[in-house]
Amino acid sequence: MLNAVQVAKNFVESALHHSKDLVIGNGPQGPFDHLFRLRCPPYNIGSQQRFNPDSLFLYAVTDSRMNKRWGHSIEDAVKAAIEGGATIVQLREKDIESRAFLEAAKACMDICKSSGVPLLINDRVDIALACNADGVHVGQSDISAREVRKLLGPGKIIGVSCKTPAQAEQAWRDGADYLGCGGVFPTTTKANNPTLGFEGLKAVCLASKLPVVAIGGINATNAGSVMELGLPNLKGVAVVSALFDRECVSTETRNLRSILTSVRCLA
Ligand SMILES: Cc1ncc(COP(=O)(O)OP(=O)(O)O)c(N)n1
Ligand SMILES: Cc1nc(C(=O)O)sc1CCOP(=O)(O)O
Repeated sequence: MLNAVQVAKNFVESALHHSKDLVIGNGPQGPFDHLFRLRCPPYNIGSQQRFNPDSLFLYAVTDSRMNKRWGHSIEDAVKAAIEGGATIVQLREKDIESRAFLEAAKACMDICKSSGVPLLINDRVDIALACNADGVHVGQSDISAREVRKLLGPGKIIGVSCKTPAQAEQAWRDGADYLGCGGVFPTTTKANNPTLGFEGLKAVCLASKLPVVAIGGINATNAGSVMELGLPNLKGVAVVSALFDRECVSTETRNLRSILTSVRCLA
């Protein structure tokens, strides 16, 4: 019951937020801006057009070390993930020089654009701007979503890593489009990453006014159990090693996609 009230409250608050620019009449306050605090910069204007939360269904996040291990270029890995059914891609390249990163990002943009799959860049707003990526994903110790929004403008997608309801609330206020929440399971891909488990994921999903993608240790064995939780706002899973630390990225992605699709069909 409490969960239902929380979700309903989030829904109403979101509706107010999204309708903040609908002004009827000439008064100082639009009819929807009841608290005089909604009309901050129009960060979320047009979000419906630029970002479809369903694209979070199977979120492929690259890793340069894994690609190197298997002799895959970033472009080939991204192409294979899209062939297998990834619905959004993030370039998370921690060990690459900026010039090489930008070249790879431009090539990946061409691949993603021609497939209609959004491409986001992890952390590097400069690379995102230079290759005209669809957006950026930032963590809690990176520059804030509010600052990223100022740099990217209203037309781009911004994701924020959140581990608590308070962080989820702040990301929404800062104009983010979605949350990445984890680690749902232990992971070796990101060092010293706290594991939240299903309870931590549930707390963030219930509190969030934004769509959420689960991350951390998700693979073909456990992805179904994450989506079967049926949590409000949970739109999909983000995966690194179970897609990219493998010989055949397209096969792994196809397999995971079919698992997720079968859970969705049962829901
Ligand atoms: C979808 C998604 N969720 C969470 C993260 C983690 O981002 P961050 O906290 O910035 O950590 P690093 O990726 O920089 O190690 C993510 N990248 N994507
Ligand atoms: C990049 C990242 N962020 C996390 C978070 O909890 O915010 S977990 C993680 C690594 C996910 O890799 P894998 O799918 O190989 O476990």
